Amino acid sequence: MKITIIGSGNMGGAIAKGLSQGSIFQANDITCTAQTDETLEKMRHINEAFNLTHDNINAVREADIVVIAVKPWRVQSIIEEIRPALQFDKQIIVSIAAGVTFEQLNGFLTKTTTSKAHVNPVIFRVMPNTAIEVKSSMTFISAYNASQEQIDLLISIFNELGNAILIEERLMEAGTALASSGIAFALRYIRAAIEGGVELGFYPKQAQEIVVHTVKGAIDLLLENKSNPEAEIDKVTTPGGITIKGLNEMELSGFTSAVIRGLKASR
Ligand SMILES: NC(=O)C1=CN([C@@H]2O[C@H](COP(=O)(O)OP(=O)(O)OC[C@H]3O[C@@H](n4cnc5c(N)ncnc54)[C@H](OP(=O)(O)O)[C@@H]3O)[C@@H](O)[C@H]2O)C=CC1
Ligand SMILES: O=C(O)[C@@H]1CCC=N1
Repeated sequence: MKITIIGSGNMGGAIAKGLSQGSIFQANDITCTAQTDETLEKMRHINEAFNLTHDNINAVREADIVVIAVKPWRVQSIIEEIRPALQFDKQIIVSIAAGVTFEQLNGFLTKTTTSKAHVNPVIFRVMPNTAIEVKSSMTFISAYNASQEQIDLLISIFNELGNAILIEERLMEAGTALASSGIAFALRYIRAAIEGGVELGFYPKQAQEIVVHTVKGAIDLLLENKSNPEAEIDKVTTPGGITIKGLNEMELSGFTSAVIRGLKASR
């Protein structure tokens, strides 16, 4: 099976790298495109066996799966460029562009007078986060006009790059806020805690190690115990102790409400 990734930036590049280390594709099954030589050179350094080109049209001809990984405002022009070479009866089209809907994608893909106008394209929207670079992405998948076999294939591809779940398109914006932007929100908590650690007397490097391992411990507890965060918090908060004082002070400064407001603003 062959896959072409149009746009080898942060996300497209990381997807290609992760897939080349997985079990479904060999590196020479993966074609990556970019605008600049510099980006293709970056991909060559990751794996010499990748097929690398600036030619988007030729890149999609032999592909079973075409992943569009350019910025959202470039999706329409890329689709218009590659459309004459696409074969809707054989190929799966995947877009990772945030906020570009199936209605828009289908419109861009089918705005044509050629004979393939009567074949509906199989489209997936896939929403990863930057942890895809280390194969630890929380990834959402929505399907349009796809068979169960194609859905299972997409889930298995993105499960090799972390944890993938199928959602209805109506939840895509919420998922993007919670996980794709959400990784930045989690990192901002980590940065805040490191700054606090320095104020408490640790060197920045030490503070970072401490906070990263503390957050990892919290995640391991939730994953292994399958528990609610509040149940784990209850184990920490000694009555009249120091933890509840810290938590209440954070809430007084609007911690929970700041997180919820940030998530809602990100949609
Ligand atoms: N960053 C994130 O956290 C997330 C991003 N997304 C989505 O992923 C998509 C890509 O984002 P991201 O990877 O961050 O962006 P980048 O800017 O890092 O990557 C975009 C890539 O597209 C390439 N490109 C631009 N024009 C063309 C063209 N005409 N032909 C071929 N390649 C082209 C660029 O090439 P060059 O480098 O040579 O200029 C670049 O490598 C966006 O739509 C975004 O919404 C989704 C989830 C999370
Ligand atoms: O900020 C953005 O628009 C993109 C989509 C989700 C993460 N980054």
